[in-house]
Amino acid sequence: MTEPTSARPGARHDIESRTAGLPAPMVDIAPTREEAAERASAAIAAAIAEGLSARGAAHLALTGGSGGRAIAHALPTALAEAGFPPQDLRGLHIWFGDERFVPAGDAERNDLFAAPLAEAGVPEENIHRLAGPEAAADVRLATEALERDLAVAGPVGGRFDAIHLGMGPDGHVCSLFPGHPVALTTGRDMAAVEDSPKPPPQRATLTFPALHRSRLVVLLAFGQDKRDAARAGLGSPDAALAPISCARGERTLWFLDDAADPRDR
Ligand SMILES: O=C1O[C@H](COP(=O)(O)O)[C@@H](O)[C@H](O)[C@H]1O
Repeated sequence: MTEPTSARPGARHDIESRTAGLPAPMVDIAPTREEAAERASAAIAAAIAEGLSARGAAHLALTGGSGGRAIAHALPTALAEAGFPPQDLRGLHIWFGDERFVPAGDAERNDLFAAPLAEAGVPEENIHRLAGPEAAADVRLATEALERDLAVAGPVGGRFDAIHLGMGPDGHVCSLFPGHPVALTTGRDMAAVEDSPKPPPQRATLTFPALHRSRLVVLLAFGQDKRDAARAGLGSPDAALAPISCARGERTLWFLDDAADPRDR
């Protein structure tokens, strides 16, 4: 059993300086949320195509919330438009940037958003799900099991082809919440959250080191209530106050609708 997570001294500085060494997000503002989701899906589909052709497999992490729902609808179309017949999607692996520790099939689970990809041809065994309370004794053990799966079946070198992110109005990404010690986890790619400020309280999340290694990070966010968080996300990296500001990969693309545009007007 691992000890409760508390931030290692210097972890915040390490996360922030690593972030500062990565390119800043490129921001694309679309007139509508549907258009933003289509553009984000096209970028994810291109990253999957690159992974499949260059490495024979592609690893995508999905998100939950409004962005996760929008991508679930738009991505199968983007993959079809990119010319993938269903058999080509046998090399696509689906992970989750965060997941809620609730029973399989619960409406709160983020993995429900993988269903359209399974229908499009991704094999069920390639969908890497967090065990729920009906199958794992607690969220820590469930997270550790999924972390082992990630180490064995995940991308080489821990480099996802694409991680799709949403963003809360408080600036959280995955289940990395402002002011929460789990957000400052280093030295591992996943961490358990036992007291999330947003329900449900128990979750598993990717960590900043996993995000930083990703070949592509794609953020999709909509609505006026995301505008302040978007502004903070484009400021100096601050892992404690604005986790979104440290959510960068080798390349980071933001797709916002007009209402979430943080620029002064
Ligand atoms: O709790 C979560 O929230 C964020 C953002 O959700 P939204 O509904 O405000 O768009 C989401 O990205 C994350 O995966 C989820 O678990």
